[in-house]
Amino acid sequence: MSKIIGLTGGIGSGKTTVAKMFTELGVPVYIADDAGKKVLDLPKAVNALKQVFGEKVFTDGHPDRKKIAALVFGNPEKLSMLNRIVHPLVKNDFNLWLKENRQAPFIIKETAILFESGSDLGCDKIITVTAPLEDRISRVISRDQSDREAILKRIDSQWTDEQRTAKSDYIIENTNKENTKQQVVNIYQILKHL
Ligand SMILES: CC(C)(COP(=O)(O)OP(=O)(O)OC[C@H]1O[C@@H](n2cnc3c(N)ncnc32)[C@H](O)[C@@H]1O)[C@@H](O)C(=O)NCCC(=O)NCCS
Ligand SMILES: Nc1ncnc2c1ncn2[C@@H]1O[C@H](COP(=O)(O)OP(=O)(O)OP(=O)(O)O)[C@@H](O)[C@H]1O
Repeated sequence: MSKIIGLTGGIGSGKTTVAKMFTELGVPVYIADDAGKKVLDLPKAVNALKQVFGEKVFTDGHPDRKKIAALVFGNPEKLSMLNRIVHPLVKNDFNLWLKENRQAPFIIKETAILFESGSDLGCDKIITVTAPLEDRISRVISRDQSDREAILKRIDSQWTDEQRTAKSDYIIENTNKENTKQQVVNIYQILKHL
């Protein structure tokens, strides 16, 4: 079985950027955000979303991520209701993906909420990506055209960098991309010999 390396970091820290660097090195990478989007359209998710939140989170019969985000971020109770619908489906999707990649010596599982969701327990090693808070906010604003308030609400629903780094095996400081790439290569060399 492949070793599972968790890759985490708060919103906008650069997890996906780091994940792509691992992909370039030939490592299979699972992006939980992508899986979260995929499973949202499964009948199981659609039915549960209708039951829990009602038609107001749908547009043209499909779950509307903007509407869901506006409802759950800033409301811990609603966020946990959403998590209870989506996380088991993502877990299932990940297990199937893992089987398909079992020949790899190690794989990367990228998720912002590795610790919050308890997925850290299934990992052999954990990498946290950090970046200064203001850099994270401005990077997400330019990537998603979202506003500061909405980003801060997501940040408030996640662990802090201090909490994440205290429980991680490796820390990547994502300031400039060239330097980040070097840190990725260094960690890759260590992971190859686990
Ligand atoms: C609320 C939803 C519809 C918003 O969709 P949207 O396209 O705007 O965001 P996207 O999924 O691309 O996530 C962007 C970032 O938001 C943050 N975020 C997303 N979900 C969560 C969550 N449950 N808790 C805390 N932060 C979260 C992360 O930093 C993530 O990288 C979507 O994030 C969702 O369904 N979330 C619940 C499932 C989940 O936890 N997915 C993430 C990993 S499984
Ligand atoms: N070192 C860097 N310098 C400048 N821009 C960067 C750097 N790293 C990442 N970015 C940019 O910042 C934005 C956020 O990065 P990325 O999408 O990798 O973060 P993330 O942690 O995966 O975010 P999310 O939690 O929202 O999924 C992207 O547009 C990315 O291109």
